Amino acid sequence: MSENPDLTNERASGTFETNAMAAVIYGSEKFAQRRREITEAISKIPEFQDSHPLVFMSREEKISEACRKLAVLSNYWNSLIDTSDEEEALHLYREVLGLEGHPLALHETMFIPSLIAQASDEQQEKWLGRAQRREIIGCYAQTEMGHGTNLRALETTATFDISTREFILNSPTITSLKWWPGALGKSANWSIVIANLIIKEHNYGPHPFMVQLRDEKSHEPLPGITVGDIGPKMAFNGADNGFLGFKNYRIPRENMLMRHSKVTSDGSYIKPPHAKIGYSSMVKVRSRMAMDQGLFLASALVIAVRYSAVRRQGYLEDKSREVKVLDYQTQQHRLFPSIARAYAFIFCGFETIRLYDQLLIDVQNGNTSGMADLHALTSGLKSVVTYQTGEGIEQARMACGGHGYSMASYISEIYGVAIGGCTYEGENMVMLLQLARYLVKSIEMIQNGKSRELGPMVAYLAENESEIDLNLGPNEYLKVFEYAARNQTWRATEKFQKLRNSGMSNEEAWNQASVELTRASRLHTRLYIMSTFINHVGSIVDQKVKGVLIDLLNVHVTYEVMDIGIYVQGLLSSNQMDLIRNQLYVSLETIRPNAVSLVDSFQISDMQLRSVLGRRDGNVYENLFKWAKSSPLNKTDVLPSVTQYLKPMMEKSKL
Ligand SMILES: CCCCC/C=C\C/C=C\C/C=C\C/C=C\C/C=C\CCCCC(=O)SCCNC(=O)CCNC(=O)[C@H](O)C(C)(C)COP(=O)(O)OP(=O)(O)OC[C@H]1O[C@@H](n2cnc3c(N)ncnc32)[C@H](O)[C@@H]1OP(=O)(O)O
Ligand SMILES: Cc1cc2nc3c(=O)[nH]c(=O)nc-3n(C[C@H](O)[C@H](O)[C@H](O)COP(=O)(O)OP(=O)(O)OC[C@H]3O[C@@H](n4cnc5c(N)ncnc54)[C@H](O)[C@@H]3O)c2cc1C
Repeated sequence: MSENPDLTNERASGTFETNAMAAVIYGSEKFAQRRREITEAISKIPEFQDSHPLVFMSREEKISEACRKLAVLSNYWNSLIDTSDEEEALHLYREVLGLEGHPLALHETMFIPSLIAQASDEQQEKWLGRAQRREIIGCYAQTEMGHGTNLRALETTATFDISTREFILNSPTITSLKWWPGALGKSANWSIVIANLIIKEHNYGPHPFMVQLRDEKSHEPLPGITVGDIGPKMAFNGADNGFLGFKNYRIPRENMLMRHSKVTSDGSYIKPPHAKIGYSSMVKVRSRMAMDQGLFLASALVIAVRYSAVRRQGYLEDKSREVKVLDYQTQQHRLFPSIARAYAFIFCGFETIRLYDQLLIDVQNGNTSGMADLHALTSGLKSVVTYQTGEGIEQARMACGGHGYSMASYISEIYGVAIGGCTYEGENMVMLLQLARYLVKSIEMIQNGKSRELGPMVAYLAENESEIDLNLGPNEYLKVFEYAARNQTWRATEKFQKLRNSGMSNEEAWNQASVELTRASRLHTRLYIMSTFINHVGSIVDQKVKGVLIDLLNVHVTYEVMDIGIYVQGLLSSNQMDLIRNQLYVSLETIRPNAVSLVDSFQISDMQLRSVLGRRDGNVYENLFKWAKSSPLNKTDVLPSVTQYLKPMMEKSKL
């Protein structure tokens, strides 16, 4: 069937090449091209297609379908991608497995990265190759039923037995059961387990251990191990998140990951170069989350924008034909700022991935000085992008009206997966408060006359801007944001200090200032996102692409400043706010002809999108009917439930 003419016209009105934009989104022409080649190659392999729509499958069927595809994937892995390239691998996974989770997700995202960052050279020699060849499947078991956030309260113990040179793992209480780890339930046969290291009755706190869970031949749990699936979740139902308990389960001393902390055979403990070095796998995932969440948001927007260009409802001036709902200002206001955010998140993602890779090298060379900065940055970024992505996806769903609520749109699945990110890798409020610690310390440095020692990301806290030139360009908007973040950070810090100075304990003062502190963290992070977006656009060479991205940047800066209006009341007059509001409306109109091309540029395939509404060809209605007809409920005209219950009820009522 040919393309819906409404989408053809939209594509014709675009002022730039989508391939050129994809090269900017994905960091290089080479990688954008590789993505297309991988997608093309996969589309020719019938075994990679869903056996039937995932949304009609039970959880067991979803997991089985994911495993089937993983097995097929293992036959093609080396021929489809450069296996040393993480981004190619992730693209392949996204295309084939989609976003509902699968039994190798944690193996790739945390198990292997933990071995790389935490295992000694000898340990890597022993396990890394096996893991990379997928001879073993691993997971990352840290969270327990009773504690996820407060790692220092984890209860699982690894007690060193000097006589046998082994660690004895135990789960002393019901709340100490590991709870949540992806792939633990049924698939993984090994795990990185985070347990309290105990030597001669001294608790050295949580450390990582490499633990075999299941027999490599029979896949049965090993004696001393209780393991299983935790049941269905809001999303991620293609993954078997699990529980795990230990009863006097022994592992050799060499199974504690000893790149940084060490236990010698006589039971001596050697400290790591930085107390939080064991948290690096979490920082790794957090540093990827801006990119991953940007792509979740992008997926929902591809669906909503394409659908809005084929959905016609109501009239504007021309009463002879209903308008595309994308022409309504309210629809544009709902969707276009999110397009800008998706671009901004992806640009930030590239930056934090690069920073993590650099930090990994530095730490391997003994330099841990960058850890605090990256921890603070990724803690804030993870929290802001997951929250705003959730908001943006939900708006995209509503923008699709009734059909958005159907699983045919697939938006609810994207939403469920994306907002998991508000919780995993550190609950958002908790992570905002981690960044707040860093911001408060920065203010204290200024108060102590050490402004010159501030890092570049917080130097603005020491500046003093009270007037803004309203010939507003992106850099002036940045100044407005700096003003808001600086004011809020000072206010929150001063509140905390005042409470503390009044005699309150440090902890209680912190608690009572914490809402204000999280607000400071959000503003600081949004400032970082905006400045990364501005810098990125500044570096683009292709003039057509740059022009459109400047238009998109204008949507971003005006929308963001309107959104934080309450924090800039002391800086901007109501006239100035009106001016900005009008600039936002103008920028929505400016971006309108490029809306479809901007979302097409994400180059997310139909196979990955799984959305009837978001199809590239725009043939929504005929496929919606086809999709509904494929519902298992439509296999027969009369359901047994009707014959068994409703018919007798109706007959009885007739009497
Ligand atoms: C084939 C190739 C494929 C390749 C694929 C590779 C990679 C892909 C990667 C990612 C893909 C991403 C997404 C994919 C999509 C879906 C994935 C599906 C599921 C996701 C899995 C989720 C897994 C998990 O959730 S694992 C569990 C995570 N748990 C947490 O995050 C717990 C949160 N809690 C904490 O982190 C800590 O408890 C804490 C809140 C930080 C507090 O710690 P504590 O020790 O109590 O410290 P305290 O608050 O007292 O602070 C003291 C001091 O330390 C500083 N600090 C803390 N942490 C760090 C750190 N990490 N680094 C540096 N410094 C740190 C803190 O700031 C304090 O400093 P100061 O005293 O103020 O100066
Ligand atoms: C989809 C998914 C996949 C996961 N995968 C894994 C995995 O593979 N491996 C693994 O180990 N874990 C995994 N987890 C667990 C996850 O990391 C934790 O659930 C997460 O870190 C939050 O911890 P919690 O559940 O203890 O939340 P809680 O800390 O109990 O949060 C409850 C509430 O308390 C608040 N709160 C807690 N502490 C503070 C504080 N100090 N200050 C202010 N407020 C506070 C929080 O903000 C929140 O509102 C996964 C979770 C999900 C949802």
